[in-house]
Amino acid sequence: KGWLSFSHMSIDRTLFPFENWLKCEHQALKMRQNMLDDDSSRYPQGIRSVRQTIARLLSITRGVKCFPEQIILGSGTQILLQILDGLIEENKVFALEEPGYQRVYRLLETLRRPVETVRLDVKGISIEAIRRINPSVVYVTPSHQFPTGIVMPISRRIQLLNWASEQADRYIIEDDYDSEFKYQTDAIPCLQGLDTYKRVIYFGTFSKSLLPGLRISYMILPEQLLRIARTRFSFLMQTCNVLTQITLQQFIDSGFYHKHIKSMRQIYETRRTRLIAAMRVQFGAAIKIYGINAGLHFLAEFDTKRSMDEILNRAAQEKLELYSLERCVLKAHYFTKKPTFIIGFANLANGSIDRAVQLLYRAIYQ
Ligand SMILES: Cc1ncc(COP(=O)(O)O)c(/C=N/[C@@H](CCC(=O)O)COc2ccccc2)c1O
Repeated sequence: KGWLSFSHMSIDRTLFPFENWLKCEHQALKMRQNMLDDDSSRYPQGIRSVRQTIARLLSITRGVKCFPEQIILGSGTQILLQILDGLIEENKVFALEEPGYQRVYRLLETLRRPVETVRLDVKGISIEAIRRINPSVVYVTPSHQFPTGIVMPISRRIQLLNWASEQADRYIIEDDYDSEFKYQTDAIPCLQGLDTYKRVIYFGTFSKSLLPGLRISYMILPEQLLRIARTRFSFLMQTCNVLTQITLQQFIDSGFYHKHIKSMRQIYETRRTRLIAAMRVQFGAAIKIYGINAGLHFLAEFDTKRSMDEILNRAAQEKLELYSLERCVLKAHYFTKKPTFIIGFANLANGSIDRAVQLLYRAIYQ
């Protein structure tokens, strides 16, 4: 039997409309193959019509307010973060949420960027802690805090924007990753759309909504940073390949994107509800679940004598892919009192939910 997966890093590829994607790729190749005879130096920020489509999509789905000129495409969030790092003076301190996204933390360290981590409270990143640390740039995931799942309420968003407005060199990096899938709570407008001081740098990606392998991500710069980018990085070439760009545009403009997100939302909502019910039945009072309002994963904390490592080893023996919260501990010695795991359900078909929960029970209690 194959592995079952609670991974938050994979999606159920069987649900992707490859037929429609292929149609769009075919169209793109037929109608716009002249675009392919260029090494992307002509559109360093990405093809203009593609950025127009993305700007329109984001204004409808996320309340983003931007011109296509402010968008820079990149093959992954990390390459875009490297470019952004090059726009900010080197002595400026960046602050990340703790627990948080270790791939960004480690990238910034490699870039010799001074990085601090900031604790969370029930509403997300702590403003009091930000003021104590006094960084210039704060990296937040307000839609569905990674990995705790906290949805930052509007009050905290306003506080954060006010903090940024107090000084000229302050910025907020809003990583709106995982924003497509909301349950129960209605979508809260993103920081970028609420920002009247041009302090928010918006990051987004198609890794979760479409396929991680496409490697199409984007960042939206406020004008003052865009000007610096255009001079300092005028030599850089676009890193997303042209065929993927024009296929994506076709996929969005023909309505397939909207249709896909709608159907994935229903499928993921069903899986999430069934998984949570199955876990409550299996684990009862021994389990504490949080961060279920959005995204494709939640956290589960267990009352058990068994150690985290012992559980992870047993899960691997049971062929159950499982990740612990420890992978998101950046700097602080963030001791979760009890073993806590990131429970992803995007790659867990309905039929295997009960078995996956059973294997998890064995790994923790048998
Ligand atoms: C906070 C955050 N922001 C952005 C991204 C996306 O990066 P991009 O693909 O380069 O644009 C990730 C991906 N995080 C990845 C790893 C998390 C981890 O290491 O624990 C998980 O990514 C996926 C999850 C499900 C389906 C597809 C992808 C991010 O965790």
